[in-house]
Order: sequence, then C-alpha cells, then structure tokens
Amino acid sequence: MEKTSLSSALFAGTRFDRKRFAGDIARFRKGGPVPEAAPPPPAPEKKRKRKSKNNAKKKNKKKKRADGAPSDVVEGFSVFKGAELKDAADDAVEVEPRKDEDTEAERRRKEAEREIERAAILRKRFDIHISGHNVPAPLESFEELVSRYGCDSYLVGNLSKLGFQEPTPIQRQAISILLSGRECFACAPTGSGKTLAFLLPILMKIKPGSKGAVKAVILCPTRELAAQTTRECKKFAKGRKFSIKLVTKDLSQDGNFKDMHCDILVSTPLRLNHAIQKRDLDLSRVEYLVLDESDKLFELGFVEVIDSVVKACSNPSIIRSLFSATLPETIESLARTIMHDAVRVIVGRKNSASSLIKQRLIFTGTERGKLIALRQSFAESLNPPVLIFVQSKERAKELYKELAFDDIRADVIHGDLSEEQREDAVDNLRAGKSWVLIATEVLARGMDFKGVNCVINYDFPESASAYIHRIGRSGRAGRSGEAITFFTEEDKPFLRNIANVLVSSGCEVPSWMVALPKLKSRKHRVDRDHISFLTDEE
Ligand SMILES: Nc1ncnc2c1ncn2[C@@H]1O[C@H](COP(=O)(O)OP(=O)(O)OP(=O)(O)O)[C@@H](O)[C@H]1O
Repeated sequence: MEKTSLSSALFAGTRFDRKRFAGDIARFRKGGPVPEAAPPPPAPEKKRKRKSKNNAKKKNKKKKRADGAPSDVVEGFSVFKGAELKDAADDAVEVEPRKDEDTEAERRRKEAEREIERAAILRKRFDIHISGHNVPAPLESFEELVSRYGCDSYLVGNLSKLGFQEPTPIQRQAISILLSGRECFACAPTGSGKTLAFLLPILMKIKPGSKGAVKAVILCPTRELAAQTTRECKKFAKGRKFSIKLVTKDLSQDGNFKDMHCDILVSTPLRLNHAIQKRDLDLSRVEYLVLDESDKLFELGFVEVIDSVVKACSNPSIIRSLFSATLPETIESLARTIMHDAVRVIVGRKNSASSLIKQRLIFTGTERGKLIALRQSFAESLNPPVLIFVQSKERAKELYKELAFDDIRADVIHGDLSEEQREDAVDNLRAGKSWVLIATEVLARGMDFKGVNCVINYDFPESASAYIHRIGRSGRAGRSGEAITFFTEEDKPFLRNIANVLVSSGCEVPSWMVALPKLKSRKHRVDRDHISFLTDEE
C-alpha cells in the first residue's frame, strides 16, 4: 500500500475538533507565547469559589469608589466618548483592575515558567526526550493522577496492589500526553512498562457500559501478545465494570458485535479486520486507538489491514498512539504523516537494547558448533527460565528433539500449534514447569516473562530490531538479564548492525565487528543446515 494512500485514509473524515483544541484556539486568540509545559491545573473548586467571592467584594468596593469619586476617571480615556457619566464610571470599573490583572498574568507566567523548569528537570532525570509543542509535564508520581487528572482512586489502588510504586519513565510522559488529549508515538526500551502507559489513560477516560459501542481498540501483532494485553488490562481495571474482550478466532468469525457489550477490544489486525468486514463490527465511536509494537504492525502485509482498521475508527476526536521499543526512520516518517499534532517521546536512546541485559556474541563456526556450544553452556550453568530463538518452526521442532534427548525440560512454541497448545507452552514457562522454551519470532515481541534469566539467539536474528525485541524478553521491569547470540561464518557479514546495538548499550565487542562494511539490506535470513546430531550419531 502506498504511503500517501495510507495517510489519506487515516485522515479521512477528520474534521477540526474545537473542543479538543480549545487550548490552542485560546492561545492563538491571545497571541501570547506558547509555553512548553501544560498550563497549571485549575484551582480546586473551594479555592475558586473563595476567589470569586473576593473578586465580587473587590468589584463592589471599586464600584462604590467609582460612583462616589468620578474624578478617578481620566477624561478622554473611554473610547465611548459622549456616554453618560455612569457608563464612564462603569468603564472605569472595568479598566481599573488592570493592575490586578497584570499581577495575575505575571503570577501565571511565573507559575508556567516554574512548571516548564520542573518538567525539564524530570525529563532530564528520567532520560525522556520529547518533540512537539506544548508538551504536558511528566508525572511525578501515580498520586498525581488523582490530584492533577482526577483519577478514580480504585485505579491507583490497583496499581499499588500490583506493586507498582512509581511510574516508569515512559509512563510518566506518555500518560500525561494521552490524558491531555494529544496523540503520541512513543519509543522506550523493552520491559519498561509501555503497556500500562497506553492502558491507564484509556481506563481513566472511557466510561464503562453502553451496548454495541467499542470505546478503545488495541492492536497487537501476535495473538499471544493480544491475550497478554487483555489479561493485563483486566488486572488494572479490577473493581470496575469494564467489558474487555480479546478478539479470538471464534469471536472474529461468529461474534454478534451489535448486541455485545464491549468497552475495550484487543486484537491482532487480521482478526479485527475480519470482524469489521464480515461481522459488522462498528468502530465509529472508538475514542482511543493504540498500535502496540507499531513498527511490526506497519511492516509489509499488515499495512492495508491497519489502514482499514484506522478508517473504521472514524470518530473525529479519536486519540491514536503508537508504541514500540524500536522506531525505524521509515516508520517514524510514516507515523508523522498520519498522526495529528502528535508528540514524539523517546526514552533513552532510540532503537537500543535495555541496559539491564548483559549481551554476548559467541562464534560457533558452523551449525554443528551451535549445538555443541548450547550443550556446553547448559552443562556449565542452566539458569532457567531460558528462551531460545530459532528462525523457523522446522528448526524449533528439531532443536526440541535434541533437548528432549538431553533430558532438558523443554517446551516449544510455533505457528503449527493450536492456540491452546501455544498458550500452554507459555503458561508452562511462566509456572516453571518447563525450563527452556524454544520459540520462533512469534514470541519475540511484547511477551512479558518476568523471570527469564537468559535469551539465547540460537539462530542469528534477521535485523537489529528483531535482536532488540528478542533479547528484551529478559531484563524486564528493572531485573537484570543475559543474552547470548551464536553466529556462524555465514552470519559474519551481518554482524555489524547487532554489534552496534551492543556498543550503544555499553557492551564490549571486538573492533573488527563494527568496522565491517555496511550492507544494503537490513534483513538477514540464511538457509541453514538441519539441527540433527541425533541422526549423525545413530
Ligand atoms: N510502574 C511499574 N512498576 C513496577 N512494575 C511495572 C511498572 N510498569 C510495568 N511494570 C511491569 O514491567 C513489566 C514490563 O512491562 P511491559 O510488558 O508493559 O513492558 P513493555 O515496555 O511493553 O515491553 P516490550 O517492549 O517488550 O513490549 C511487566 O511485568 C509489568 O507488570
């Protein structure tokens, strides 16, 4: 699909939303400078009432003074020349408080400056980089959700029960952006809490209830990730009657969406599109659309489907957001054309691995050498849970046989398994029933296995972003992790990109690796020999 057609489709039906841009309109009318931080929050109701009482008192005082002392009025000042004295006096009442107004304006300006400074300090402290105008300040704490945004305390209570004491950097910034009604594309390391960053504003802003009106749609590239996001969302929403649904195969094929009560829908693009086309799923009232792992979603094959989903979400006030740990230039410029007045947030360095992961590259020479190296590393120390990535389902099955032969409690997950079998494999690793999970790319994105100690790239990843996402299954939520990547003679020419990722996260690599020539193609996928020691030895 052409970029232009996608962007035109994404803009289709968009009209200027006065309510949403009231702040901008007001600023243009005033013609004042544009502050970087959001304007200070409105004063609490009580204070405001007291203030207006004081103002009324002041007005009365001035009125009396004006009535009793017309000499206060400078002749010729009023533009309503020839008007009655009383009118002039009234004008004087309007004109005189200018001093107060000036001090009030000065106070507000100073407050805004302080706010900008506070926001800048927070951003520096948490390595948050933004671009876009008038970006709201990052959150200082979860409590601020209540004081600054009126968040229902049940939600903050749920976070605290889940052990979330303070927001992660991406949560600090992305949440305040989305809550202020701005669109956003966000890039932050793997395992840094992006899921809550997009779920929390949704749970705060949408109202549960009403049949047939989906209010939020979250798109994920894989079923496993969609299922995980649904589970997370239900945890955060506990105690409120939100209807949160995962679009399963059955639902997308037979669901009666018209009579269904569903507030939040989580899906892969294909299933959602099927439901839109074949099951009359109405997304015209969607208020939030999230594209999680957005760079993957925009990859070839998905673009047209995404386009169709975006078109179906036709509410002009919709707030769209894109989240990922990697944001290639191409996707970023595409995102720029489709988002409206979006803020870009980057935590740390763009397209880099989590600094919590100790990364190693191991030369194995040949395919055979990989199996030897794997057995050796298991013999030295098997620190489960371990996740092993291979490049195809055939190779996943082959390696599984080898590990089963070694009596290693391994499981395997790939596209040939049923949904249930795949879920079981993931659950077994989570529950500690299996020590090793052999997976294809399907588990590389977004899956949150808190305790994964080590990721082994048995097959060299096909790109730097695939590498970042794969190894990002360890070293999550502040824990440390380890990543080992095997490479053979055939992989050598493709080492440069991966070596650069290691360098930018502070890991040492031999200098020849980064000095390798740059390759035109960013993707690397070689035909590999079978993983088959067993047949050799028999
Ligand atoms: N504020 C927080 N405090 C403590 N733990 C948190 C916080 N936010 C998220 N987490 C936990 O951190 C882990 C990683 O979060 P999440 O899966 O959202 O990461 P992510 O940034 O989406 O990663 P990926 O890029 O791999 O998709 C999860 O186990 C989550 O429960």
